[in-house]
Amino acid sequence: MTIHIGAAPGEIAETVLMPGDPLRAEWAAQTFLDDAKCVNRVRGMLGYTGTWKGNRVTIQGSGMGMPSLSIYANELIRDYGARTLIRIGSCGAMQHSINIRDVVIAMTASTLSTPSRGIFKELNYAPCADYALLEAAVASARKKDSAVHVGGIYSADVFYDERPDLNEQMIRHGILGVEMEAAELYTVAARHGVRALAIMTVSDHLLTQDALPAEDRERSFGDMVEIALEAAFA
Ligand SMILES: O=P(O)(O)O[C@H]1O[C@H](CO)[C@@H](O)[C@H]1O
Ligand SMILES: O=c1cc[nH]c(=O)[nH]1
Repeated sequence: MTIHIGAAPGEIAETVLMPGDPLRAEWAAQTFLDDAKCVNRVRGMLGYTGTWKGNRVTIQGSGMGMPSLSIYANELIRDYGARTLIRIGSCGAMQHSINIRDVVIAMTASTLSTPSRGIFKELNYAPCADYALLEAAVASARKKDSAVHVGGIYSADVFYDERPDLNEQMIRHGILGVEMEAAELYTVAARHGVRALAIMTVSDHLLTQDALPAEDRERSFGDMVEIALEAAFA
């Protein structure tokens, strides 16, 4: 047990999928894993461990925002020995070429700051994906019906944005979408020498204002989960 994860030693797999939403963790575990067992309920941040095609997998909610994700990523890696962490999230699209329900795979994640910012001081560290995971995820995504986009994303600290000028600069510089966790996931994973990737399904569009309801964000992002599982065990 850790402060935030109630799983016993050995109950967390080396491969962990991390949605922000704990109910998406429950849905994905029940839909894609065999013999899924709930291994964490602390703070309602549900985590499940089961198998996918014979491979052990944990699906653990990260909560919203980088401070929350950072707690779970640190404890999963340092206390439970997780070696591959794949975010299965939602994001807002920032380009007209991207549509609702498309899949975005983050090669890099730009930020204003992350919980790791203090380490780097004046340095602007560039959080990036594990290349082998990225390559495997792209290969998997190309075989599916969902359109896939690969490139830079923006990991924001706020959902309700009081600085629209920042979004304008992100859009102008080709950033595909905005979410709130990937940059810290990539940074913590790099620090501990483990693999990380962030895959997001587009839930809303900053340019058209289209948006999916909460239930769809919880339960309808199956292609993304399959892409994550196939990439983890490629
Ligand atoms: O759907 P999840 O994975 O939580 O991801 C996105 O949704 C939340 C905001 O609504 C943030 O966590 C953001 O990153
Ligand atoms: O963080 C997020 C997630 C989805 N859509 C947004 O605009 N921001």
